[in-house]
Amino acid sequence: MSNITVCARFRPLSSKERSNYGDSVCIHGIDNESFIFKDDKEENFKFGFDRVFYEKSEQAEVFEFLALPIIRDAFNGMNGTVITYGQTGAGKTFSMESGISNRAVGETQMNMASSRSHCIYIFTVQQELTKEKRVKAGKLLLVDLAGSEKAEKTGAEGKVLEEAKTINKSLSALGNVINALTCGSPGKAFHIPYRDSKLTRILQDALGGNSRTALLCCCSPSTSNSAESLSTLRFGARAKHIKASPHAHCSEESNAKKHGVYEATKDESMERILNKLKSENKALKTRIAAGGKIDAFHKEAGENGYASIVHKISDRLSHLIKLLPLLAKMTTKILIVQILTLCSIILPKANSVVFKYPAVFNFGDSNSDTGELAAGLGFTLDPVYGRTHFKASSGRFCDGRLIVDFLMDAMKLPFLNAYLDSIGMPSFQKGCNFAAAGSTIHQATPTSVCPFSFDIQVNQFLHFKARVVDLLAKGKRLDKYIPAVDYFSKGLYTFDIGQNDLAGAFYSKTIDQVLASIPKILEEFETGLRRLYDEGARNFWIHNTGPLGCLAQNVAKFGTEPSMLDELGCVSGHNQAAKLFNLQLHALCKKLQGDYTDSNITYVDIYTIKYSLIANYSRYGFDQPIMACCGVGGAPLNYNSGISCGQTKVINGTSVTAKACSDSSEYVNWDGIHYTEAANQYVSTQILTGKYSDPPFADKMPFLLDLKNKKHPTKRTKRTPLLRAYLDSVGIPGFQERCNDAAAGSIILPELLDQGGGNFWIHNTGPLGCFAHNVAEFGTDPSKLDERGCGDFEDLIISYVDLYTIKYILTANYSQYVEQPIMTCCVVVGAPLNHNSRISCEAANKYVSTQILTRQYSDAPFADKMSSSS
Ligand SMILES: Nc1ncnc2c1ncn2[C@@H]1O[C@H](COP(=O)(O)OP(=O)(O)OP(=O)(O)O)[C@@H](O)[C@H]1O
Repeated sequence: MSNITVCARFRPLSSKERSNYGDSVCIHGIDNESFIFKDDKEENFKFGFDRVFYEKSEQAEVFEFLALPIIRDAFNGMNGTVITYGQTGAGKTFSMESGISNRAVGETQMNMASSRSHCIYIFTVQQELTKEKRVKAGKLLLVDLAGSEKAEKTGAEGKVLEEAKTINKSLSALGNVINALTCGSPGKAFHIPYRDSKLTRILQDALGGNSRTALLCCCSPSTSNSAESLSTLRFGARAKHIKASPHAHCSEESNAKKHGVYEATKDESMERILNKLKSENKALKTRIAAGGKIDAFHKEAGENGYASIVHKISDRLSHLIKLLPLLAKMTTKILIVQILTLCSIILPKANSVVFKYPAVFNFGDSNSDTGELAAGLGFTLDPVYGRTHFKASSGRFCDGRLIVDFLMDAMKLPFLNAYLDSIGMPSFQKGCNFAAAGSTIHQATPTSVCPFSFDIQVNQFLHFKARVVDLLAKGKRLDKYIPAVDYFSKGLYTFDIGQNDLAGAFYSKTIDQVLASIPKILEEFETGLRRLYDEGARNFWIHNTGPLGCLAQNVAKFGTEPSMLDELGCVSGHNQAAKLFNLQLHALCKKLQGDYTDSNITYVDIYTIKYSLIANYSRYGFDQPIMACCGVGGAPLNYNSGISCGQTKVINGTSVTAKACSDSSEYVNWDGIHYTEAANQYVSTQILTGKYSDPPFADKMPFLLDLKNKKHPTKRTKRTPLLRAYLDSVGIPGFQERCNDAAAGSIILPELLDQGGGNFWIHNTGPLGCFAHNVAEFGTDPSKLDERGCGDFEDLIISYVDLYTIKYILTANYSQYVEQPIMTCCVVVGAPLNHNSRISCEAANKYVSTQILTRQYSDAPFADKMSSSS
């Protein structure tokens, strides 16, 4: 029998404690095992622990005394647990993350998911004793418990308060277990309430059974926290009396048994717990499916508080290798066979309906554009964009990954390729991204920044779907590149749009007008969503809009008066508009869910996540909440709307470049308008807790971020003989040598020259006045028509290939070539015009082409450079 090792650690006074309560401390050290504690009534208590670490203690000391023996024993097949415990802010994460886990397994991200630390790692470590031909395996749990918190003291409210409540509940269950373990009367059958919370179920081995356990009680030394510190120390003192009886685990190798060393444990309680959880959740799922007892479901999830007390750490196998030097003295071969993090075992099984989407179709603006889709309009992203993850510009308005990238990763799907960026035959098998930077929900107008407003994105989706269905029907072997037909009904449709509708409106409207415009914006959004539903979409994942007023761009333009700013330095009016928009968006989601009972419509509160990040940036490891990382001008905003990130401009004779800061992970904001990858990652982890969505639980999304170093996929295309339209490239484009830009709108010659374009063959414009369309529209007055019945349009450009002449001759002499000069072939109205299309039919095009190739209609200096062989 061996006792739990219990140590106490007092951190230094924080500067806040010093400034608010002075230097007075509640402890007086006696030696490195005992001290006197003075409570707020000046009463003295003497405490003794296995070791006391005072403020000057080094992390290495703590590690070597507390954790190293346990880690070594784990390799010898003995289960081991190291727990840090204490009030919020007492130094648990400091000790665990920068003192213990980093030395044991490498850098971790324990604090990624919440303001408070709360993580349990489970490692299974295995040592192969080559000579004796046996294997020893032990589980190692590193537990950074969430800190207890007095709500009235910290002023927690809303979600933080809810989180605190569930944490406190779990911790009180832990206290009850420890009480039962230490106060139960021996010899009498007594109940240990392990099953009162998931936390205690997981720690069952560590506390009462087969594990070597060390507990570090972390405390603030300040008299202002003496009540909390006393409670922590009392908890430690009680735990000290728990008896544990660890024993080594060996593998089931029969050889080992023969040697008499192997003693297989019957106590596989972890597996038992997991199996139990599995069956409980199966039952829960059945209950939900049967009777829609969603409330019971949420209650259970909430009570056990798993979403809030545990967070998955990404796969850190490589870091485990760092353990090897620690164990270098051991002559046996060490194998680390498995890392399990608690969340990955428990959470999905505990809470989720099976989460599986075959594909994602995304709609939005620059927050989720993965193809730099405003590029055709003059935006180009300097390679400073994308640098942290993609090493080069990635088409994303960010230094690295966007929220949509993290979500795709979490769903184990590849990053989304952009519909409009399909050159190179990217795969759309797992979905397609229709988001375009600068886009709005409101229908785009000629002056819009981006023409691909939400309605157009939906149109593009319809076109995409039709083309996919068409290609599949033709039996083309394109499975790798396009989705299967049923992906359209089974896939997830994600939306993050609306920010530009509001932000843009503030440039020309008063706040009241902006607020008044919201219902109309959402009406258009609703129309688009309903169109998608009609096309078979059933799973909708809708992000609300973030706190616009906190973007440096808006603070710079609209926050010039202090009265316009809120307590965080954000423009109040903008945030007010975002909140009202979100309120109405939420109502819309509810309404649609009511209408479409066969659908899942999830609303995600991005605003709250982002605002809380800006409010508590330092708690999440950021230094700058609003100032842009990439910009010019320096503090407080480092933003100048005239010089965007990556650009160089000459100002007053001096060349100025908007450069990126050296460490973008310290900044929430990347370029004044968009978030950094670090901030997007934080927001994504919060989304994936499921706490910010309605329906609130993450039964439609996975919890876990699986952050791989994925490269943006690009594949080379096969050569095809025909010109492909840029905008019609889904499926089998062939762009290596030619690309037909005609349909996308004209590209201006100087721009092409800038891009290194070589040979130009420019058609002038045909006689527009001969189009049935124009005659029908403008030629109602016979006096405006010429002798051939065409409108009199002058000022046509005489250019290298005189299509005008060719086409006019054709119209004049039509009977030699075709039957009808003006009336169209495709029947809509009947003679004399019969159509309103502007497109010539193939026979006429053929005639025009033969004429072009005679070169008679080209400018002499150029005609001889052209080949007619094509
Ligand atoms: N021994 C120490 N030496 C110096 N600074 C410390 C020490 N312990 C804690 N701190 C500092 O005190 C602050 C709070 O510590 P920490 O975040 O580890 O608390 P916590 O107990 O994990 O809180 P929570 O439960 O809220 O996550 C941090 O800024 C940390 O760097």
